[in-house]
Amino acid sequence: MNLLQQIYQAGLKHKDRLAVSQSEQGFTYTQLFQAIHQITQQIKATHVSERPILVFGKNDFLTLATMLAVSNSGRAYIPVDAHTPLERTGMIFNAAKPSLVLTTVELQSDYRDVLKDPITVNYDASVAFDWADVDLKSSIRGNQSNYIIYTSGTTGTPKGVEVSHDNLLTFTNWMNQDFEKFEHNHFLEQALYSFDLSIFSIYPSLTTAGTLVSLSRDETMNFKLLFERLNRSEINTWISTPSFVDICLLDRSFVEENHPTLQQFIFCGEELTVKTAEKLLQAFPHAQIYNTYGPTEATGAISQTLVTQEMVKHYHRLPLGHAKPGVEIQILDGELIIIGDSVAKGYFENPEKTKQAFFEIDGKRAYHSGDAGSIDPDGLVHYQGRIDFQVKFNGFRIELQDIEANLQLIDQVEKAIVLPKVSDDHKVVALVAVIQTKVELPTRAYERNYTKLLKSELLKSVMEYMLPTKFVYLDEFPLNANGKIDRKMLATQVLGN
Ligand SMILES: Nc1ncnc2c1ncn2[C@@H]1O[C@H](COP(=O)(O)OP(=O)(O)OP(=O)(O)O)[C@@H](O)[C@H]1O
Repeated sequence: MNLLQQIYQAGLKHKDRLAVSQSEQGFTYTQLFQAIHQITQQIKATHVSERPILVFGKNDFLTLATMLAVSNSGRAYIPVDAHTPLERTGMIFNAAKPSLVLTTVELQSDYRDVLKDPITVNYDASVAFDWADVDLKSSIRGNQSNYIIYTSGTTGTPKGVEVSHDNLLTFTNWMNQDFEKFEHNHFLEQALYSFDLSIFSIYPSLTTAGTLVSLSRDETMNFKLLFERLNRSEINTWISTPSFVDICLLDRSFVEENHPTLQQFIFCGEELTVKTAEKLLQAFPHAQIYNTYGPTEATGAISQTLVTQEMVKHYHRLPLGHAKPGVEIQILDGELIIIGDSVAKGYFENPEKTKQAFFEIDGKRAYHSGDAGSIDPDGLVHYQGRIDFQVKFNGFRIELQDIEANLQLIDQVEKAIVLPKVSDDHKVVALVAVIQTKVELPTRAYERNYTKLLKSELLKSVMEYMLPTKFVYLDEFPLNANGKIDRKMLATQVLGN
């Protein structure tokens, strides 16, 4: 059975269960397939080519149904969030050259122009529907491309990671097998559909007739709305970036007593620090907390570990876990290489970039993760930061994330990011530590004292040449649309880059 057939079978058994629960409204599995059926017909009526279809919308029921209808029509979908800036939307459109653009939101004329007159999706819940009407014969399967996700990309044209149906199937099967199971699992859906963290919720939930508890952008951006929503929602499995749970942990009500159903946390997308894990274990002592690791190019995540009290006491940096079945991780020149059935097809219609990052080992697909790491003899994988976050400073090779990890171990530090200040001739001339503290620092004198303290604490764990040359204090770190700390924005804020 392919994924859509699995979702159909699961839904058929629980027709009246909510597939999606939004802030104001819920949608059952019957409504989901009613919508998929109607939108599939709408796509078929356009008689467009087999090229991918761009889906422009928000995280909601209709956008989800549209992505699944695209799968049902035998094409790959390209999810683009409706809040994407115009210029980037245009870049994605031009790079992807989709056969069709489907939108679930009202569009301003400049977006309509850039997206070349997209078609607005229609869904009418009052039209008669029978489950037997749904035709899944043309739905995506095997090595066909399921979706293309454009990564944020630091420079130049965005790259579209092309993920096959079977990449996604093996990921979904692993999620359904290797983590906690609940009779009727309610998954938090916080990540934008345009970010591959969203597949952690969508496919495991729908293939097991679970409910997606979908947060709107307003809810994720507004603390008050977020807590109102969390307090009135039943969630069993929490999926987010660590930065997002950090925000929730700021509220004292985010504890087990108030959220007794919340029994599993799964993190991916950025480093889960010991500090965050400790706080979460304290707030939810009976919950299972998983650290998972993987880039978009290897479909969601490819390793996991249960984070225990012993682990947070034992490690400075939490391990990434063991590779999932079907995947092997090797170290080549200090870099984590991901090999096996999770490795994506490549960058969509970009053979040059594909060749730089993807290759073969013993006939299996392999991917250069760009992450530095090591592997224990028993296969436990450890993370040592992004290779591109290594700098040369005063002749020494320095891992910025290594300094960050050590700063974060200091009691007084809430969060730390270390940025290199680069001169016009591309030399690193200073290391700037940006710190969020646990206490307020009302004057410069307080800051100076704090800096002294942090330096002496840091020197207990790092070499002198790794000591940041400047310390800057901020109340809050900016997050990007994917809910990760936004280093680029932080650099602009702090260094004026
Ligand atoms: N559990 C984890 N611990 C540490 N780092 C992680 C973990 N999970 C993911 N990462 C980091 O996130 C990267 C993958 O993120 P993603 O695929 O979203 O792309 P990105 O490089 O962050 O963003 P983009 O390519 O969109 O600019 C990994 O290569 C790794 O550096």
